[in-house]
Amino acid sequence: MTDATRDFLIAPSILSADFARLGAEVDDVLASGADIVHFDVMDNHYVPNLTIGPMVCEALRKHGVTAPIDVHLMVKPVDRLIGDFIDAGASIITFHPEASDHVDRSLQLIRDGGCQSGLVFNPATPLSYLDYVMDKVDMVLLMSVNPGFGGQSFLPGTLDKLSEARRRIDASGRNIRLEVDGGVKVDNIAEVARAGADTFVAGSAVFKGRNAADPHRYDSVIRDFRAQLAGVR
Ligand SMILES: O=C(CO)[C@H](O)[C@H](O)COP(=O)(O)O
Ligand SMILES: [Co+2]
Repeated sequence: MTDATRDFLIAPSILSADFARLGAEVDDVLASGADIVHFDVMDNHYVPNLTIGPMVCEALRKHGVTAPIDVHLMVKPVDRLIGDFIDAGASIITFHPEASDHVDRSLQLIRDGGCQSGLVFNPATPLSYLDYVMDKVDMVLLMSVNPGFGGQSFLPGTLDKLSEARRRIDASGRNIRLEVDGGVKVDNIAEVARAGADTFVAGSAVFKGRNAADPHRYDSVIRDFRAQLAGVR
């Protein structure tokens, strides 16, 4: 495995940000050391919650956000929204394979639009969905909670599944990111990294971790994440 594939990325989920001042929140979290912006899209159909769509992604780009935007689609069907998010400035688009009638086609749509593509696995979704599309994914995202809400507890069974996903990625010889989403905290991120993850979504842990001295900064929690990860390299 090359060093580049194991560079650790911190991806705050804006699900836990203050939506009334979203542009400023994204600026603040990036200025505090975050690498990418995790953008949770929920449709009250595939998951029992309703969040934000392509207009908000476009608004963040117009606001001046240049960091990668990692769009996590929790919607069914997926294909029409893929086009909308490509136009809105998404960088990475991931979707749940159960929500697409034609997984290969959905992945191709994302790639054709110039974005990086990925599949998301719920806790009970088998990794076998990867079997015939490994060459069409840039990211594998393992949910460590059932999707739909922030602030849930990390499901420990995810650790073995991460190791299995890491084996599959390494065997493919491709540069595919392994992202984990749900309940990632300072006290478990090292263990999650040791299991094979290289990209860490954290919503409540980041946005509830404002610096005590400056409520517009998140440096302290992001530094704590990196300190934990430094011990894993
Ligand atoms: O996709 C998600 C929920 O479906 C969110 O990205 C995730 O829950 C992040 O929030 P937290 O870190 O608070 O668990
Ligand atoms: Co997410």
